[in-house]
Amino acid sequence: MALTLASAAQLLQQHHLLHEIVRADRWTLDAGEFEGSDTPFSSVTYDTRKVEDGTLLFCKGAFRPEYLDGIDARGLSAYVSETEFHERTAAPGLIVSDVRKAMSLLSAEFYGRPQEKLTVVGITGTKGKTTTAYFTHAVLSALSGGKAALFSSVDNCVDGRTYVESDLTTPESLDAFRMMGEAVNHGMRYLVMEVSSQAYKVNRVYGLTFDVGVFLNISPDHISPIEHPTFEDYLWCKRQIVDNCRTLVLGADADHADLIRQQAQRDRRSIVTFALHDEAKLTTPADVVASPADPAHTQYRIEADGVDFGLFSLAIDGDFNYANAAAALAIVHALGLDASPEALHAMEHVKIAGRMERFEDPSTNTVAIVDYAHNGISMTALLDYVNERFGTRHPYITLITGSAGDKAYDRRKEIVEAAQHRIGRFIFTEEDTNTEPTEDICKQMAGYVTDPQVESGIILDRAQAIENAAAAAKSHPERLDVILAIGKGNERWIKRLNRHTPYEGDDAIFARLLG
Ligand SMILES: CC(=O)N[C@H]1[C@@H](OP(=O)(O)OP(=O)(O)OC[C@H]2O[C@@H](n3ccc(=O)[nH]c3=O)[C@H](O)[C@@H]2O)O[C@H](CO)[C@@H](O)[C@@H]1O[C@H](C)C(=O)N[C@@H](C)C(=O)N[C@H](CCC(=O)O)C(=O)O
Ligand SMILES: Nc1ncnc2c1ncn2[C@@H]1O[C@H](COP(=O)(O)OP(=O)(O)OP(=O)(O)O)[C@@H](O)[C@H]1O
Ligand SMILES: N[C@H](CCC[C@H](N)C(=O)O)C(=O)O
Repeated sequence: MALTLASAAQLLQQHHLLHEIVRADRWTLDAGEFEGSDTPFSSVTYDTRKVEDGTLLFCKGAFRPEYLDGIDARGLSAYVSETEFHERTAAPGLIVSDVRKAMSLLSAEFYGRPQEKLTVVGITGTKGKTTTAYFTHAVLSALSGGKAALFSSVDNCVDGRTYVESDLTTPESLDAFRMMGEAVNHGMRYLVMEVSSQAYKVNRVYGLTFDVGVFLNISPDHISPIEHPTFEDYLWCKRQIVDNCRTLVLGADADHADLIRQQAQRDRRSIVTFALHDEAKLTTPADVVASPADPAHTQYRIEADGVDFGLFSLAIDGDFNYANAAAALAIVHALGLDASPEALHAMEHVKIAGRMERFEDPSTNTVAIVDYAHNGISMTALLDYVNERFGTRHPYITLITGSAGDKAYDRRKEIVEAAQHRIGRFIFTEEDTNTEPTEDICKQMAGYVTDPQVESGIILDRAQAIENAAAAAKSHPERLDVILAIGKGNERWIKRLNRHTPYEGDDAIFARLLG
């Protein structure tokens, strides 16, 4: 059914969100009082610059009243807001208690409730969301003949073929439902999407029930004035996925797994667990388990409820990626799909730009890895991998790192603490330092270094930091050098003063230096 002023008001009333409808000095609960209340809106947007004849506008976030100047001449039909703006526009305003919840519900309606025509998988966790989403997408694509869409923090894909760089890990609700509609129009049957804690904090997935919701893991991150005030709030937001899914996939080793199980059992949700077993951790019981098939960990066997899925050898390095692979197979299992071995093994070919990308110069005994680790848990996982893969050759490890500005402040200390006893040298450099001076963040991180054995320096320019590390490695061909550049992946920009400014890219720099 098309979205009109009357149907929008009715839906908002059903969800107890509507305060009143306001135009000029008329305040009412009856949309029928306004001419055209049964005329379908032609478009929806949260940006005044996109308003055209017949548009419904959502005024959210740091919205300013002056954005509405001249809007009537451009044909604004109605607006949804927590504040009324009758002095700025003659269009009726649906005044609500929470504009982001309203935007999610009304956008879904405007785009024809596309979520009901897709099988939707939502993945949350501190680490591994993107990788698990790509693995799951590969399997679902293989078993459906390419009918799987993907919303990830790297790319979005609505037609099974075309990948478009994304801005957010989880899109704004309006954008998410628009893209779901496009996916349906392209004949997609599945959607795999990442769900950040922010998505729940600011209601980007409000009203959306996932056929399978996935909780991978949790560790402190994203605690800052613009994200979450506390770890408890961060975890609470992520836990919302448990209440908004039909079946839960849970990392059996996740911190607070007991609490999450309690929550799922209270609501009688079925749970499928997964775990990575290795020499250090043999005992966590789980429905889907990945365990190394040989001492060098070149292959992992994945089993579910005693059924052998076979041996897997991933194209991306890192033992932790077998935990992500086990999660992907747990998702397929939770969906009740009978996937062929070829479909399951599709994830073996997945590579993700900027995740565990390796560059090597054998002539100078140098290995460089570009990765997206940028907090304690992922730093540890990355160094575990380096130790597992290269440890017997006693490499000299250089870590090129910075940390984001204005947010997730704990990361700065966590990265240093996770690395300092395990590497030879830190080079602190620019990351997405945003409005904070790069030098301040680098000095703060350098200040956390307490191990006298580790070298530590600051090279503000990120490209120069990489060039310096590569040159130092090349001057020591007698030893194995491993250079780790983290936190930027394959991004071709650095966020400075709230803007993306061009950057060559860690991977591109290593490719030119090491081949
Ligand atoms: C809290 C939140 O959800 N913030 C997002 C939100 O900001 P906002 O609503 O305040 O929007 P704004 O850009 O300040 O502007 C206010 C409104 O005025 C509108 N506007 C603006 C100018 C104009 O002329 N007319 C007009 O109507 C804008 O379109 C907007 O709707 O909407 C913007 C797009 O509309 C997003 O860019 C922004 O993300 C912020 C910057 C962001 O990056 N957030 C991070 C912390 C985030 O969400 N990260 C997570 C990842 C976490 C993880 O990996 O776990 C994510 O999901 O990506
Ligand atoms: N299961 C895991 N456990 C620990 N670390 C992981 C795991 N999976 C990936 N990582 C590390 O985290 C980095 C980011 O991985 P990925 O992009 O899949 O996670 P994400 O949850 O999407 O992260 P982000 O929130 O930063 O976008 C990887 O480059 C790797 O270093
Ligand atoms: N989705 C991720 C992106 C991190 C990118 C990193 N360079 C940073 O700025 O923290 C986050 O917000 O944690």
